[in-house]
Amino acid sequence: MSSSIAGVSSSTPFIEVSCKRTATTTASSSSFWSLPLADKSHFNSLIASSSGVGAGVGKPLVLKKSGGFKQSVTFVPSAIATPNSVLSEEAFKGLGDFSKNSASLDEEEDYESQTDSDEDELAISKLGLSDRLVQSLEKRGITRLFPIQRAVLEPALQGRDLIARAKTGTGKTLAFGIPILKRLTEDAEQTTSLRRGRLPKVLVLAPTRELARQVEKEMKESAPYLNTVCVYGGVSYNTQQNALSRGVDVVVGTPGRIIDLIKNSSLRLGEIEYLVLDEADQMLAVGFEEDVEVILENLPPKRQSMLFSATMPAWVKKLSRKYLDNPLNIDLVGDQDEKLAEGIKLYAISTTASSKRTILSDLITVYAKGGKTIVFTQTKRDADEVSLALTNSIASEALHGDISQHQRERTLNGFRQGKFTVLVATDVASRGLDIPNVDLVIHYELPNDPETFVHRSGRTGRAGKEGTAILMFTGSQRRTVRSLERDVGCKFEFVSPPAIEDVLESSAEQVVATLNGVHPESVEFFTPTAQKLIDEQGTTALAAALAQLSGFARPPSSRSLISHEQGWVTLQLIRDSTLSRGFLSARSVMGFLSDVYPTAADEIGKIQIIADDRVQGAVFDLPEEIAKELLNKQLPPGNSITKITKLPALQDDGPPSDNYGRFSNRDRFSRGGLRDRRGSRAPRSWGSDDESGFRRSGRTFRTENNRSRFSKSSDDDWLIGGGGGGGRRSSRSSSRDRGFGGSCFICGRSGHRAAECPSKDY
Ligand SMILES: Nc1ncnc2c1ncn2[C@@H]1O[C@H](COP(=O)(O)OP(=O)(O)OP(=O)(O)O)[C@@H](O)[C@H]1O
Repeated sequence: MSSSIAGVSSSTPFIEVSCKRTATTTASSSSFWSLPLADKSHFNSLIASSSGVGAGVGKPLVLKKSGGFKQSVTFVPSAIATPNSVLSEEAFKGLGDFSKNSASLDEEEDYESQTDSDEDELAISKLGLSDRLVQSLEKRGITRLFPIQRAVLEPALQGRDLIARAKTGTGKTLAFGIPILKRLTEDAEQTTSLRRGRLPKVLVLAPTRELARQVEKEMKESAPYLNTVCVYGGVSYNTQQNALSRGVDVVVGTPGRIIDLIKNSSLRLGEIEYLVLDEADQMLAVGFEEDVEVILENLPPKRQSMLFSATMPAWVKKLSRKYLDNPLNIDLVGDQDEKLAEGIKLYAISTTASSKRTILSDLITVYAKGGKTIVFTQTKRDADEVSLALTNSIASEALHGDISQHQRERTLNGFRQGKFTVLVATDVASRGLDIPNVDLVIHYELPNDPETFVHRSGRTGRAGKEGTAILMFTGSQRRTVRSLERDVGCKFEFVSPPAIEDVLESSAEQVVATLNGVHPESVEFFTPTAQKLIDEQGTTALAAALAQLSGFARPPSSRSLISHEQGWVTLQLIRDSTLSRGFLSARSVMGFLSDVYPTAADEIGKIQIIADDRVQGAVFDLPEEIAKELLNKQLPPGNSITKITKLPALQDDGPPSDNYGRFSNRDRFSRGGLRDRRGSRAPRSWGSDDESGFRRSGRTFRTENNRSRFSKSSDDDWLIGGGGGGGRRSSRSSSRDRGFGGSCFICGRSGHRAAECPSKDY
């Protein structure tokens, strides 16, 4: 299994280079990485090019630089370092950024040779890959290795078994793809023609159909001259069987269908040389552990195995002990606190069930700015309803397990091609899906666990790009949000729902952006009318056109800043603390309003107290008309009431909970305005919150094709591959039978879902 990269033989030992940098103008940083040590001259030239002093194996090399910049490098041959090295991502950040830091210190020249060698390390064209492999990779824009690819390349080429881990969107597929394709390409070049009926040399197992298809696509596009076949459930066997019988190099598939094909002898694994287990932990989560083991038992013992897994549950550890040979661990996440890929900006926003729908479309308008968005829901039904509700204003499609395989593929293709911009999906789409340029991910409901949060969020900010993820939570879930921050090592920026002015501005910008797409010939048709309008009305005509196109032909109704409900207005009461006794409470606000304008006290919505204890103040919601009346009332001296457009910091609200999405039915409340559960009118305590509820933990058994599947994911199984075709639906308890505690997405009222909404046809 040995192979080589340019100038480096497969038996090349590695040196681990630990580098500590300090500079007067930059913060200290340290990192280490492995470099191939082709021979002594390689080593010497490395030292020489660093133009430093005092180098030697195992000894620190201190590089003195002008301008107070100092660098110390320690060389350790890997043979005397740890046998199962764990590589740090820091190392690879260093490779790319090192020269930039140096440049900022005016030391470009000193570091030129260092930078050149870094570039060589990562340049695809310098790896000794065959020309056609380099060309097809370059055609796809892949010219330099990503860190995980750099880390995996050499040990993989040396034939080592390995277990690897890296953040979302960092290029794990090509981390195993490049070394495998390099070997296969070399083998193919040594034979005159690829034999018909040849057996596969590579088997890649993926937990979901979509992931399998994606991995196959990546492999196929990177080496189109090889034969790659994808096998998964939900579609006919014939095409897959025919493709296998023609002769194949790489098989990518989901375990269920692979087992079926092995059983009917369409797939023979006797010549497999490389096994890849992608998203191994997810195999467990979707109930494929038994199938995976059956497949591994069927493989030739002499093979190279690579396992990619975000987490290492006991089963994955057992698997690697049993089926991998002295694997090398490559962990680019390690103990880093931050588990999310860099470049993902995180926001959290407090909502209520009844205001979620409005807030969602506003968030998409303001934060995605016309780009692609994925909204994650907990249930298939919610995915349908949210998508249906959004369609009124934004082109959107749902993606979940009750949708046929062909439709799912059409939906994903349409989304990839930008035919619609919002995909509303259940959690199964959270793993592995690589859709280019997703600008925004919205967690419409809290994820079931921190891993799901990382994977959902990782659909944006891929391949080094930037992205935004927004978590919507209710007041009672605030503590869970804090736990999430700890578990994932991230920090949310807590934001208020977008102000209506921001929504209008973003809508107008998006409309303006679409104007460039209008065909010039169409423009010609409308020019005389436009000219006439401008002559008669000036800019008003254009503004009216923008308002119409933005969907705001009618002025937007006012919205509460607290609950974001339409038709409500948020007012602020400030009391001069020198003229009053004690602190403001919800009760005292009610009492005050009863004196000033009793109707306002009767109709008041939420009340919240301002957090700043130097201010005696509260904010509260009133229906628009009543708010207008109240603003005209005479107030006792020392008190002021104003309409606000931005919420001040408020005292923490709501009973805290520490549950992720699957438990959130515990904190379900029904919406009641001023009415309590018995229907009587009562002063509403601030912070009580609506909750859509309607979740499930979804632990279900299903039996199919004589195989049992155990799923503990949410109520979805659509992406789970398998041999059972369309018959994979489980006998799980149906969510439809349960009551609905949230509010309708069409009319906003509680007690029924959008599907049963009396106003749905309007
Ligand atoms: N060296 C590279 N240069 C440029 N783009 C790359 C490179 N390697 C991978 N990519 C692209 O980066 C994107 C993310 O890669 P990939 O899907 O393999 O990530 P991943 O780490 O498997 O993510 P996830 O954990 O979410 O499954 C893909 O579109 C891929 O084509």
